[in-house]
Amino acid sequence: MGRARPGEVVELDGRTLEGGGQLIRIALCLSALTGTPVKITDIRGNRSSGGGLKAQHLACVKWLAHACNATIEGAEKGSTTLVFEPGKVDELSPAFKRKTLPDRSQVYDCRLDIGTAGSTGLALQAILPFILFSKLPSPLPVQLTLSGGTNVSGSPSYEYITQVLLPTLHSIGFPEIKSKLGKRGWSHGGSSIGNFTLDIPPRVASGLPPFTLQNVQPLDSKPGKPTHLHATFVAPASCHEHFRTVLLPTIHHHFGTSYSTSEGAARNLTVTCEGSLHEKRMYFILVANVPTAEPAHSTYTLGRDWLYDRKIRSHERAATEMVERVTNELAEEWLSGGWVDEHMRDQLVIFQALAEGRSEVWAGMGEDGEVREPSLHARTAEWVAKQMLGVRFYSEGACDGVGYGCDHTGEQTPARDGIEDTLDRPKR
Ligand SMILES: Nc1ncnc2c1ncn2[C@@H]1O[C@H](COP(=O)(O)OP(=O)(O)OP(=O)(O)O)[C@@H](O)[C@H]1O
Repeated sequence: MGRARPGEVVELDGRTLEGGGQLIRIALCLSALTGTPVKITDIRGNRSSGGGLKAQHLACVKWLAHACNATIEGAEKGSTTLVFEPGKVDELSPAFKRKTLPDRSQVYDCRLDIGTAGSTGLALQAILPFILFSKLPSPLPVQLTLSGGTNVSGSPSYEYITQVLLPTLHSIGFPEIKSKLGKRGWSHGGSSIGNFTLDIPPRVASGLPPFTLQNVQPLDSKPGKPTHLHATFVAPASCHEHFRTVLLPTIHHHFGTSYSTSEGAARNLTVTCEGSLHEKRMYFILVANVPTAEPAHSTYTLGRDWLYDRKIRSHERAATEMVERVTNELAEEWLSGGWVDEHMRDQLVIFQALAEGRSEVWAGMGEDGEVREPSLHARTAEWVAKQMLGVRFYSEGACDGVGYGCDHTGEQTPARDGIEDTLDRPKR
């Protein structure tokens, strides 16, 4: 693939690699940011359940189109071809409405409504990088409210966003983003629509400096024990006590016996239980803060969760199953030594591609002693970033980003030199 000239449309085959929604979200976000028109064909063409745009994807298309005054073709449910021609982000962009708060300060009141219980966490993948990187008409905070599903299978839940994604983004250089859950929206137990709000402070600096989520120690050195584990269980109240009973021994089995829920414990386990108000809705996430050698007193965050999707014969039995599976998966993530869990690696690809220079994300070693491979989702995101920005990813999780917005002139045009036509991942 040659270098695209300004205004030239980048064509993406929606069946490439994972061939699902991730490809669309990353492509549209990068298109809206860089002003590069994009045409996606055979949208979600690898989905056996049927391709085309679903409500969640469509909500992203429309929000981004509003945000950058884009011209769009094919933005309908079920559409398998989409053309997105971005315009400018300015005061006329209908996505950024000013609102005056009771204390008379002003914010941009941004709203994305999926209209179904489609995943808000997935919609966020398309629009959060856009908000964090774009030069908004004025440097105001953004109050972003997303409506749809907050706990949806195969996607980042509200808990994952607030407990894993946002702290990780803060650790790589973004301001702290506060969140507030309005109402839960479930894809299980009869779908229901919920919402949450993120308070995103204005960016002081433009662009993102290179970041490193990687130890300075040898790559195969053993990770330190998590200093803190946090368990959140949302399920019928009748099984909360049972959940607490099985949780601690399972944690001891996988992470060692030093964890305690007592205040001031050296290795602390905090447990939050919330009623799900529906007998078919059960969700569990376990999050670990793992200490880093360098910088000292710092931690990285790993998470694993499960929105229970099996037939529930007994809530207690399901709770036991959830505790065992999620704790085991989190322990595997921790033991790999990786600084990101599998899903976070998928989500960081776009940030690596946009950051300035080399950013490193260490995903750890597998049981076979080899560096853990990126998921198909991550590889798809990398492929899209290569097509749109010409960036390069290396097999150990490094990427030479374009420094979007870092050109110190106020211009926001990334280099498109060196676009590679290969899906191979060169070794460093
Ligand atoms: N439990 C989880 N926690 C956090 N992130 C998750 C979790 N499960 C999946 N993800 C993330 O959700 C995204 C799913 O992308 P995918 O393309 O499959 O979504 P989609 O829009 O539903 O597409 P499609 O309907 O075509 O499958 C990936 O980025 C993946 O990392």
